[in-house]
Amino acid sequence: MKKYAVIVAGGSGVRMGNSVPKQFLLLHGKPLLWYTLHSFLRSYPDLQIILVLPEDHMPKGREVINMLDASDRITVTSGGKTRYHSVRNGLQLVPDDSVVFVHDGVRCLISVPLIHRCYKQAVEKGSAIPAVAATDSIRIASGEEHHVADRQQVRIIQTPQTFLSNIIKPAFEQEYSDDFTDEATVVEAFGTKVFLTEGDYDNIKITRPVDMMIAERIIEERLALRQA
Ligand SMILES: Nc1ccn([C@@H]2O[C@H](COP(=O)(O)OP(=O)(O)OP(=O)(O)O)[C@@H](O)[C@H]2O)c(=O)n1
Ligand SMILES: C[C@](O)(CO)[C@H](O)COP(=O)(O)O
Repeated sequence: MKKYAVIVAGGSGVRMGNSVPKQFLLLHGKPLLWYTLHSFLRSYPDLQIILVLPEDHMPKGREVINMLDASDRITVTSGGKTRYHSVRNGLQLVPDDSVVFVHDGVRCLISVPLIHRCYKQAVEKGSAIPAVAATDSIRIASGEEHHVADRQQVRIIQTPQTFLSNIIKPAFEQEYSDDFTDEATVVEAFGTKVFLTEGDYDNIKITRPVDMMIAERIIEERLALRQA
C-alpha cells in the first residue's frame, strides 16, 4: 500500500497567544513542526508527506522542510478556514489505493511505534483512531446543570487518524458541518464505522503555553535516554 501523511499545520494558534503560529515555535532549539515531520519521515522510508501550511507563512514552513533535507518526500499545500478545510485540501493530493495518516502538525511528540500501530490496524480494519482513557473525573454540563459521567466509558481522541484512502476521501466530499471536530466524525457522518486503537499519553496536542513546557521536558528526557 502507498503511504501518505497529511500533516495539518495551517492554524494560527489563537489559544497559544503568540504572534508566531505555534507550529513554528522552538522546542529544544528546533521548530515544533520539525519534530512531527521527522517522526513521520523516520517511520517508513516510502512514506510521502502532504504538509498543509498557513497561506501567509509558506516561507517559514519551507525553512523547516529545508532543515530536514527531505524536500523530495514533502509536498506543500495551503490551509483553509477550519481544520476540516485544511485536511480536505491535503487529501486532494493523496492518490487512490493509499493508507492515509491525518495528523496535527502540533502533536510533535508522536512516536514511530504509534504510527506503525495505526498503519497495521488501518490495513486490517479500514481505520485506526488513537485514543487514551480519561484520567480525570468527568462531568457533563449544560448551563448551570451538570452530572457525573462514567469515566471508564470516556476516551480522549488523538491523531494520527488513519484510513484507507477509499474510506476517507469520499467522506471529505460531504458538506462541512460544525460537528466535524476530527476525521472520525467526518467518516462516521458518511455512514462508515470507525475503529479505535490504543493512543499514547505523551502524544499531546500543543494548545496552550503550559503544553510547551511539558513537551520541552519530554524531549529532554528522550534525548537523555538516547545518550545514556
Ligand atoms: N484552519 C486550520 C486550523 C487548524 N489547523 C491545524 O490543526 C491542528 C490542530 O488544531 P489547533 O490546535 O486548534 O490549532 P490552531 O487552530 O492553530 O489553534 P487555535 O484553535 O488555538 O487557534 C494544528 O496543527 C493546526 O495547525 C489547520 O491546519 N488549519
Ligand atoms: C483532531 C484532534 O486533535 C483530536 O483530538 C482535535 O479534535 C483537534 O482539536 P482542535 O483544537 O479543535 O483543532
